[in-house]
Amino acid sequence: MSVTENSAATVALPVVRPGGVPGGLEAREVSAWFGEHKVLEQVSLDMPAGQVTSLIGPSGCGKSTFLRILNRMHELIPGAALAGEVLLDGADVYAPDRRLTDARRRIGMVFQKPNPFPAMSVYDNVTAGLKLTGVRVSRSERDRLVEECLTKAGLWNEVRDRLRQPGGALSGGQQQRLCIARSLAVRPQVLLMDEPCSALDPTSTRRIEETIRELVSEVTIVIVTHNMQQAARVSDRCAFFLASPGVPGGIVEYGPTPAMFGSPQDPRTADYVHGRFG
Ligand SMILES: Nc1ncnc2c1ncn2[C@@H]1O[C@H](COP(=O)(O)OP(=O)(O)OP(=O)(O)O)[C@@H](O)[C@H]1O
Repeated sequence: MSVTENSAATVALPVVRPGGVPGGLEAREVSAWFGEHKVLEQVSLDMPAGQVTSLIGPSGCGKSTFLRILNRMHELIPGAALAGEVLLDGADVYAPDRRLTDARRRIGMVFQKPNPFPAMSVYDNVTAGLKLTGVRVSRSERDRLVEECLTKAGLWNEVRDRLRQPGGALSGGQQQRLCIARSLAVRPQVLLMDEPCSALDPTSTRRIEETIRELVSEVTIVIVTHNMQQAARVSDRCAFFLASPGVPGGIVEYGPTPAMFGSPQDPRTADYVHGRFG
């Protein structure tokens, strides 16, 4: 599939964060299979540090598969295979000497359906990832970390008096922000979000979108969304994926969000972002 780089935006976006803070992710010629079925063909994409990159496109074109490849979740699926490279600040995420848990700690994931541990307290939900990744912190540091992560996830004021209540007792939107706080506690450089608002009402969706914009100064974000208004609101850059019968998914066009919506170069991008298909 030929790929168009849309560079029509008038505003130049920074490629690295001010101060050179890390977190730049790059996919190089990534292909993916489920058994014999090839679902992605040589996808290359830069996801710059300190920006939100949206992956958009119709159902089944491989967006979630691509996202799972970025933090090595794809390899857990029986029969799944992949080719190509994923680089985090230039270092191969799939290098043989790199531990899987290290890749996951640096590149966190928030799923479509909020998945806190329902019987575990709000407090313990936030720190759950620390135990899983073997990070040890003192009790007082833990208290500070819980407050910091809940604040960053935009939830602290709502739960500061309910830290010992079960995570499952929160609303859907609060549960999703709790999951974001849990991801932040292991201090990832990148946060992947797979349709994080699709199970939420419009108010909770807005709140998560605000959280995304607040977080991006310190965590690179890659988000899959079907909601074009959401892609336009939250992302700095967009990549439009497409597959067709017998043809694996690939990127048709990518570029700064204003250009992708305002002056798409490929007619298929224009049709999709203007809601004419998908
Ligand atoms: N676990 C799996 N086993 C086999 N095939 C799969 C699996 N997961 C996804 N696929 C196939 O891979 C292709 C890409 O699916 P994927 O979920 O990545 O697309 P998507 O663009 O994220 O779709 P959606 O927007 O509906 O979530 C589809 O043809 C799908 O049927």
